[in-house]
Amino acid sequence: MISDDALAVRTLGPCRIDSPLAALLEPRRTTEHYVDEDDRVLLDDTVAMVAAHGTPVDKLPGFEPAGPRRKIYFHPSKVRVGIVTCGGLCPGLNDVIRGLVMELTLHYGVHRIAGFRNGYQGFIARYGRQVLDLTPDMVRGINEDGGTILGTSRGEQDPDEIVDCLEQMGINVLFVIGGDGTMRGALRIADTVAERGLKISVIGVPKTIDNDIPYLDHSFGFQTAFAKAAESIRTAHVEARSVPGGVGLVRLMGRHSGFIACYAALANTDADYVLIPEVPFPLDGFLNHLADRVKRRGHAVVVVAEGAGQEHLPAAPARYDASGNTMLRDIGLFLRERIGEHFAARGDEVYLKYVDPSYAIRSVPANSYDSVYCLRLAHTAVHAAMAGRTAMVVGRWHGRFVNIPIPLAISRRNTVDPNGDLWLSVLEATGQPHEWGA
Ligand SMILES: Nc1ncnc2c1ncn2[C@@H]1O[C@H](COP(=O)(O)OP(=O)(O)O)[C@@H](O)[C@H]1O
Ligand SMILES: O=P(O)(O)OC[C@H]1O[C@](O)(COP(=O)(O)O)[C@@H](O)[C@@H]1O
Ligand SMILES: [Mg+2]
Repeated sequence: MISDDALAVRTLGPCRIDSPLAALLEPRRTTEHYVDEDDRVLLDDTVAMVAAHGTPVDKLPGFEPAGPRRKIYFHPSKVRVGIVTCGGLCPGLNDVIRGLVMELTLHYGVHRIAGFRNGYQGFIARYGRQVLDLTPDMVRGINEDGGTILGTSRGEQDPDEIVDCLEQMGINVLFVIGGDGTMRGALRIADTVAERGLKISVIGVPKTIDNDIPYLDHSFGFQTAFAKAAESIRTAHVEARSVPGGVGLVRLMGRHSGFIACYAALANTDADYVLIPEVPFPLDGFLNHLADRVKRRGHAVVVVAEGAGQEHLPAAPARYDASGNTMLRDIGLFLRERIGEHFAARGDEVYLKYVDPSYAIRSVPANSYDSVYCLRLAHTAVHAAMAGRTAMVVGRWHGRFVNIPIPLAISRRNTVDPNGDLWLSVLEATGQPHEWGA
């Protein structure tokens, strides 16, 4: 059960300034397509889940709706904004930067926007990263390119040094675009700001191709990434079905969550097996099933997420990247080896085609759907910041834009539920067993 406290968004203080967007809001009070600022977006959306609370409707847990407020906290002409992108790349980073700059400038009249380079390193003097002045001219057309014009990095930086930099530059609002690690860092920045009694709003726009941040319908860039990954599955399928004993093996990103593998596999239903971290599989059971299938049908396609089946790899000391993320061993190469050996031991013919699109799925520009989503998240983030919200991320939950406290957004990881409907769809589309034989 999530408490009201956990859902409450922190604010810097009362909103006393008329918003330049106030006139747009009046007709929206009464339509079902807009959630008024005094309303809440319910956390739960089934009758059974709501009934389980056993509380009156107005006591049900809900998120603060996102969107412009009639009164805002910051005076636009006095505000100085910072923007930073951190962690691994993701389609749509440039769309978000562009959306933030355009909304701040054109709708709120904020003209001082600093782009910090290479993630949290951008705040630390010894790295010597130049700060960019972001203007509408600067961000024109950047959404047509993948990556981020600000650059990114992994590796922890001292929140005190970051806040020193924000203070020295007179930054009042910091937009942080990144994944779970980035949001942990953003929370430490917001906490340091509060300890020093400063009034700096820290607003996150959650980024992850892995779709592993909870309380979001899905993260931006995810759709572009899995669409790109689906092309690799199509490639593997065409190759595999063209030769006798063809096995297409596709390894996809997805460190702890198998969403990319599941959605890419469902996009064209060419996959016969989807292996994800959330659903363990016995190696021999899988290999036998695969060999039987290839014998029976002539070919097969296997999609494996990078975090799947790690327990089958030979034991080795754990390795971590600069941000402390576990560096996984390559399940794709391992399976390629083992499939070859297994078929050979059975005396079965096999032509294995290995496809690893790797970074190609995340370095591409956002597709149109993600571009729209990024733009709307950026608008939402600007509204929250101008209203003095802090230590929160923006997201879309059950189709509604909401403000989510960072502690909640990093409280757990979003994973594919082996008992949920997504995995059921994968089982239906692939025909792979839901329980493997020995
Ligand atoms: N627990 C943490 N506290 C503070 N900063 C963190 C923490 N975890 C990660 N970070 C910082 O956030 C940035 C991005 O984190 P990383 O895990 O690499 O990517 P992502 O944000 O995509 O998950 C890095 O600079 C990293 O050091
Ligand atoms: O090689 P890198 O840049 O460390 O990134 C690899 C990782 O980045 C991801 O694409 C996304 O991870 P983050 O969201 O933490 O950046 C993972 O699927 C993958 O394991
Ligand atoms: Mg991460």
